[in-house]
Amino acid sequence: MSIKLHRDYGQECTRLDETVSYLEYVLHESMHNEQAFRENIKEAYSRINSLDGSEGYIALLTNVKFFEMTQGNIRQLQQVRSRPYFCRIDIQPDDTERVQPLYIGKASLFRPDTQEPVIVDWRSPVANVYYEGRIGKVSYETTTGTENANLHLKRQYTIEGGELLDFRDIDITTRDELLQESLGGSADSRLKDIVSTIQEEQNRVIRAEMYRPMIVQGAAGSGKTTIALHRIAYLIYTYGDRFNPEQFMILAPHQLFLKYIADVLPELGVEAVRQTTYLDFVQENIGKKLKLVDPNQRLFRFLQRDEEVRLLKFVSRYKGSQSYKEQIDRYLDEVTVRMLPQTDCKLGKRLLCTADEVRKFFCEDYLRLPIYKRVEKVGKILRERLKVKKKQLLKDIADHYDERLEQALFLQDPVKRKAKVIKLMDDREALLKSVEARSKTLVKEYMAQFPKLDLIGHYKELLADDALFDSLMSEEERRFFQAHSLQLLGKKRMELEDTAALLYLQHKLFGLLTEVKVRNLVIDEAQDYSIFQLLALKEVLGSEMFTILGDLSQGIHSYRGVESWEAVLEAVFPNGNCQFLLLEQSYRTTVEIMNLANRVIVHSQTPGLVLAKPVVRHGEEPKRELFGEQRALLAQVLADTEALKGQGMHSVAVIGKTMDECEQIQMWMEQLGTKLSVKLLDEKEDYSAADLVIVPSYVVKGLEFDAVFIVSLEEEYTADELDVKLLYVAMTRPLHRLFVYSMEGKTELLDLLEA
Ligand SMILES: Nc1ncnc2c1ncn2[C@@H]1O[C@H](COP(=O)(O)OP(=O)(O)OP(=O)(O)O)[C@@H](O)[C@H]1O
Repeated sequence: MSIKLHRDYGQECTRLDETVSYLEYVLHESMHNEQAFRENIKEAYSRINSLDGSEGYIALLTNVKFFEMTQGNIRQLQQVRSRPYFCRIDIQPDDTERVQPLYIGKASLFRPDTQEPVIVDWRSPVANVYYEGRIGKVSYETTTGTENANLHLKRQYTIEGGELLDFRDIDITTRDELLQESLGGSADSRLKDIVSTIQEEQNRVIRAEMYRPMIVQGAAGSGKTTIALHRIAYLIYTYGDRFNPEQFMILAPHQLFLKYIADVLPELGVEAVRQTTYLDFVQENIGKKLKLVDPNQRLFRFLQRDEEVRLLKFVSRYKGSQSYKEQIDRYLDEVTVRMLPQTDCKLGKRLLCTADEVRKFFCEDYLRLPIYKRVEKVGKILRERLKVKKKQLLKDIADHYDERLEQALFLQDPVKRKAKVIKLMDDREALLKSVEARSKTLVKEYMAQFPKLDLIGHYKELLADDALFDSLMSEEERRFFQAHSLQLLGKKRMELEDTAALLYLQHKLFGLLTEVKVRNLVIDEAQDYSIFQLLALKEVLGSEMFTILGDLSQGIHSYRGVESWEAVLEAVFPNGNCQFLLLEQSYRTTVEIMNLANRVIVHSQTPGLVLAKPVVRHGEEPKRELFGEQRALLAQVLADTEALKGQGMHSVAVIGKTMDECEQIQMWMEQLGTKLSVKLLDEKEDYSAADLVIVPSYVVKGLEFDAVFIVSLEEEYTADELDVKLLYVAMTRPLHRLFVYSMEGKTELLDLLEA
């Protein structure tokens, strides 16, 4: 039935028209106000210049604040003007007869005259009913308690360019057409928001209580990244009176990924939230003293099975462990003890501070400060005390000599008297001078007994301390661990595995280099984090407000990352208040592609593996083909890509196992010639500008494309654990089409699927 025949069509069109024109009116007014605030700022600025001091300054600040707020409102209204809302709920609170239709969108809009909501923000408490409520009795939480109501209608709209194209009523039995429509669309080079189709299990993650930490194990394509961003938007909206956006941070694996997600938060009306990588966060806070060993090169070294690889893997795992943190704590205790002086600090015979008092400063009063900040504190206290003591001492000396001079004046013999007076005056002068001179060096000399090393010096000292590690590993392992780590430091290099220790040491010894305001942390792709990385973050942020999202099946760095979520719960959140949620439903890809990917991942050793369940969306079977010549394989990829582009597939990727393989693919494409723009991606790139991207398997996690070619020229995916995971990650990237093109003889893992 055409929607135009629906009995509510006319009414819905009128409501939309009214909303759009009211929105345009508010937008127009806001622009007018923006201009007025701009003028006021200019005016206030000139008043500051004309020396009308504080009044002008206050006016300037107030106007800047209003100007920024208005700009924010304008941006939000502009974003929603073509699609002001996406659904409606008709709700009747238990204590009234009135059924109120509420239109839910990505911004909120009120009529101040009638106090009627024109658009209700998707993050507001009542909007929860849209995501979770069934027609009939519902309840939702507000700041004042639980509200009970009757839900009469849930209606979804398709609106484009301010025009109503379609609407449908939904309840539990209706298939969610809007979701199907949204999933059937094409992948952009940027992640998008999903406010209109957030699913119930996802909504629970987004709206989970802020103060409790949360771990989410989510299958590939279950929406973890998307949810992470929506959760931040929700928290900022809900707790905006207590927290500002600078107190939120999202950690993602690399720059390419950050560019991929960059637009979502602004689209959701959220700005100023820090989006960074763990490495950048660490380097910003310890300085860029050391160069990073490329973790991806290491990854492929680990495919070999020699004794060195066993030891390297051991080192990686150990450096991410809680045990390593505990040994560092022991080392820090030793450093503290070494700092404690054995002698008192005295100016002459006068005591400035006893050794015991310094011990108390160190081990009690200023215990919460980093060790070197405690040293600074002691220095400051001594300097302050010295000032007072010196003044007193100088006065006592002066008084003492004045008295003796007075007595000398009574001597009968003028010659003796003169000699005595001169001697006393000289003595006084000399003593005063020596007190002055001693005061200049006293604190400096006393403080010199505190050992001083820089961060790297301490790290080297720690690593060289056999006694710390003796009982925890075999002698062979300890020797390798120490030699390997110290050798790297000697070349001014570190591994990613060292960053937790360095961040932690910096925090405990010196304090971080920047003031970290972040209290609320969202970590995406968290399966690649070690326990120690998480513990270090918890320590430096001084907060447990963590949302940790990851998928163990995609743990390609499992030699250094999370082994099991239970281990994280136990080590990082031992007080048992951390929530654990599972997202099994996968939204990205078709049933056919997901089924094939699931047949791959069952060959992994992932603990407690939970297979992804695809939403019911069918597509073509993944295409497998073997080739005798590399040239023919890539000619086929190019021909298929052109055909796919013709079918409206915007983003197409060729995934090679390693960077070498990708470079070879690129070389062949250049030789073959194509009118498509082709781009080879590494972790720092941005892929928005190319028709076809070539990307290594270990970089591709988190991203998605309309169609994906998994190509094996020289590098095959074997049945090894790492390869299983790399292939699984690659296979779960496409939305619609998957092609697996291999050279003959390069199909070990895929052959297993046939068996
Ligand atoms: N509720 C939803 N409505 C519409 N689209 C959704 C929904 N949930 C997820 N998606 C889509 O599914 C795709 C996968 O989402 P996302 O990348 O956030 O998943 P992920 O769990 O982080 O995946 P992976 O671990 O495989 O990288 C995206 O295109 C996202 O827009």
